[in-house]
Amino acid sequence: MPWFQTSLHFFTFRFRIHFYTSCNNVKRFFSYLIDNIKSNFYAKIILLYTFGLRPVFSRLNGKIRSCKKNDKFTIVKSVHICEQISLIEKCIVFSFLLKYINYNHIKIGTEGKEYTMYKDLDSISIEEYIFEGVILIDKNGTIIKYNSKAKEILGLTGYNATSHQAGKLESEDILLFADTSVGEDDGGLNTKILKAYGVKYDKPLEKKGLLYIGKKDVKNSVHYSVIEYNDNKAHELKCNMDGQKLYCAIDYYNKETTICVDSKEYKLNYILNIANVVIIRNKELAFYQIKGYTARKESLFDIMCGIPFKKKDGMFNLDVEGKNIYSFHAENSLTVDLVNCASGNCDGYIENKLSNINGFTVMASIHPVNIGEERCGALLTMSDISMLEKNQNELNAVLNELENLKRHYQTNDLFPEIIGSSLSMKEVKRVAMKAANSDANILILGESGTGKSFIAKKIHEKSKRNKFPFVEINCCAIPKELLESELFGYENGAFTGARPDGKKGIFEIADEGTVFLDEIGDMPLEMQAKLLLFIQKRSFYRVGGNTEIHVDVRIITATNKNLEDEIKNKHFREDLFYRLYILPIYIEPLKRHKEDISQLIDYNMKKNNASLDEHKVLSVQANKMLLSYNYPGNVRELENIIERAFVLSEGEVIYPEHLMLKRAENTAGIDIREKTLDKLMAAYEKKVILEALKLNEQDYIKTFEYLGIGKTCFYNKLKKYGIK
Ligand SMILES: Nc1ncnc2c1ncn2[C@@H]1O[C@H](COP(=O)(O)OP(=O)(O)OP(=O)(O)O)[C@@H](O)[C@H]1O
Repeated sequence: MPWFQTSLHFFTFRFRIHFYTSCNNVKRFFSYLIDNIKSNFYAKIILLYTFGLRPVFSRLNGKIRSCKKNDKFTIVKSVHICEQISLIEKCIVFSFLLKYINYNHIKIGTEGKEYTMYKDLDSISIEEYIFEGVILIDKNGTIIKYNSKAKEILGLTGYNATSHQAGKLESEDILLFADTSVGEDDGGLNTKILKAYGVKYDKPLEKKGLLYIGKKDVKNSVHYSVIEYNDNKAHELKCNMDGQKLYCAIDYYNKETTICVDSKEYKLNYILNIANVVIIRNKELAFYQIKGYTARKESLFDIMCGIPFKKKDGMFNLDVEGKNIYSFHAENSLTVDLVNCASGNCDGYIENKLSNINGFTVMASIHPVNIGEERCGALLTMSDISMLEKNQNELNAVLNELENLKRHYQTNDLFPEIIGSSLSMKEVKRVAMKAANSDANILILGESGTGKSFIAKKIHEKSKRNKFPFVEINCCAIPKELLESELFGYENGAFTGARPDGKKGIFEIADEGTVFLDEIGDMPLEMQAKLLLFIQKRSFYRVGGNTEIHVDVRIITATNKNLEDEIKNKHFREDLFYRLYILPIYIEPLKRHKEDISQLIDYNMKKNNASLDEHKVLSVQANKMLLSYNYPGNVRELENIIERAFVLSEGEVIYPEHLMLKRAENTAGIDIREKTLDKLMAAYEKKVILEALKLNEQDYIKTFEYLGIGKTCFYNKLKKYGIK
């Protein structure tokens, strides 16, 4: 390195070592040197001189003297290295000292010139003993020195146990990735390229997390999962492909991504964002993304665009010296400051600035380097603050948790009419309140009788649309042929039996209010297409009409079906799903939040007493039975049981027999040798339905009401058990 050997030793510059990150190591290093140099006066002078006598050893009053064996060294917070000594001189002094320690020999030229002849200057240089990252550039931005610590901090060096050959992504390859934030540290991945890989997601993907397993040209066997926001939780995606067990996961809390192919694990930790990528070809590893690839310019985006990737050996260490700083680091405020400082465009001394470089947060300082009066380069020093970040994240997670708890406590007051204070109901109330304050489409999910229609109504009542109508329609209860006219209305004489003066549909009736589409999972596919069109345009034509009608309604939908399964089975349009799924609310079955049963019992007792002007109470036994019952029909069933008990009980006390739970809990007649709980439960359920039908003289409406379950749920069960 001619620049180094010939000119740098004439430089004068200020150089600081920040002991707050590395003082223990430096202290150890100091005492090691002092102990080992024993009586060599000259070496000690050099040592003291190197580390700047004045600030560290002010008691010496600037006089150079031999160190006593038991000299104590006080490490101050920051130390000025003697201003008149160049970096090259420091390197050489250290090479000598280290040589002396290693070989018990020291040789130092009195003129300070001899150092040029020592060949291992590069292998032993001071910057390698500084526990900070150091990058030195010349005035053109060319990298002169880039120490190992800087490479380590910024991911330009590391050990990659899983090596791979050079290559390029082929159509039969399985691509797996865990991207913590789409568009960041992945080469600018975008919706367009992801679409080519089968990710059909019609909302912006930028900044969302994405787990993906698939092949470019086999789009229907793609598996992916979009993570809407960094929720500090762990997310995973699993599947089998080509006989291999594949697994991708992002753990936002621990800042870790994992990809597993059968039992082989590829893990990547990150600080800000990362995209962990693995490519499998013929069951063998073709590519594995190691850390720091922004700098290596080998991004997930490039790979997905078909740009070849390079071979990776076990140990990698990028050769950066002699290349421009911008070949490895993007232009950002820190790198621009460094380059400006090096070229003399600004004075440039910056100390301890929290900065970002290649997605890694560091504490950085910039020092100008001058030859005489002339600027000839700049030095960047940085400390790895990832531990600090980790602690900060942990602290944030705790604060988040506290915030959640606070929210949970507050939400009780937000919707007092929605009964339940379990964590799951509080979450429902919290999201419902958000929903009430926004105009986004809402999808309410939950089993029959959990309160989906009820919550929809409450959201409307709390929303700014509450002065306008709330119109509810059950997509399953209306015959297929009539659904369109129910939703959009019809014109005068549109079909036989139509009213001569035409009729408004619910979207028109609910203008400025809310439309609640219950059992949306049962909407016929052709109606789904029309609904999607309406959502996109917010306008429609009545059946038989040719005037476009514009309305302003908020749409709330609900279903007890698993819409993702319905999409897979092509019963539900995926594009419509994403339009409706803006703000999902999931209501748990009552058996999963049993702690709310007691409140619901009280609420229903009061409600019935008030409406019937009674003063009934539950007997201890009846209360006990209600508390331990499983409620397959959820809140609706609980409501029905109490209402029925009010009718059946003659006195003021409701006893167990008034609850009529016995029948439902009687398992007699089920053959226990049928093993598995699922089979036993199914047999039991079938028996209960048959008995209920008998009791209600085969009247379906009476039967599902009696059982306290919804109509759809009831018909599905009839179908499941082949009951005609
Ligand atoms: N948290 C609650 N607090 C008070 N009442 C509730 C609550 N949840 C449900 N209910 C009551 O339970 C009954 C059933 O609720 P709802 O009809 O909303 O259920 P659903 O989930 O829409 O059922 P389906 O899917 O069969 O249409 C309603 O009478 C409702 O008032």
